[in-house]
Amino acid sequence: MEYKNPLGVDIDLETGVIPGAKKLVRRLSDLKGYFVDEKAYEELLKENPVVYEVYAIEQEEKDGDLNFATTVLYPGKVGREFFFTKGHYHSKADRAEIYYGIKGRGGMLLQTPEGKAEWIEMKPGTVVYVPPYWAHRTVNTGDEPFIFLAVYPADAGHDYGSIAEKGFSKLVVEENGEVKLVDNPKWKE
Ligand SMILES: O=P(O)(O)OC[C@H]1O[C@H](O)[C@H](O)[C@@H](O)[C@@H]1O
Ligand SMILES: [Fe+2]
Repeated sequence: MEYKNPLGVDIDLETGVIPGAKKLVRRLSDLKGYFVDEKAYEELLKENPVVYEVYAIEQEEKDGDLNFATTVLYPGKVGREFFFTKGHYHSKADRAEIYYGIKGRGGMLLQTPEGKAEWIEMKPGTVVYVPPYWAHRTVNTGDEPFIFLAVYPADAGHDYGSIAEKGFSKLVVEENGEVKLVDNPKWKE
């Protein structure tokens, strides 16, 4: 039997950086079609800001093993919509996931394939359990980077397809200085 070596790493709780992790950067241009206000999107695209960064320690895609990653989701809005991660189902749809809030304010938007949505607020210390089959997207509703850790099965995979196409059934927007969930006009079952 070949055993893997255990690993301990210290997350920088101020920046979210995991030393030795693979870094992924998503700019606004990587999120084409994701925000409802296309005019506001095109306008902000001139600056093409970084929307989020992911620092991931990933294993081979085998069942039983675990990946983990931090995400640094920057503050900002496209029109009334707060910056968010793309959001995905798992390719192996029955795989669950755990998120843990480290810094900043935000929340997670989850939904079933039928479009039943749930919103869970997140702050430092919040643990969110993502059950099997639920799509999940994180949203920064604050004015500083929203940083969190996620732990997920190594064989879960990312299925972006249907979210990329029609999004979530709800949008997370700012209305009169408050965070509101409203119906997504682009959502069709
Ligand atoms: O993949 P996205 O929906 O863009 O979310 C960004 C990332 O968020 C977390 O870090 C998850 O653990 C990653 O699996 C995911 O890739
Ligand atoms: Fe996931």
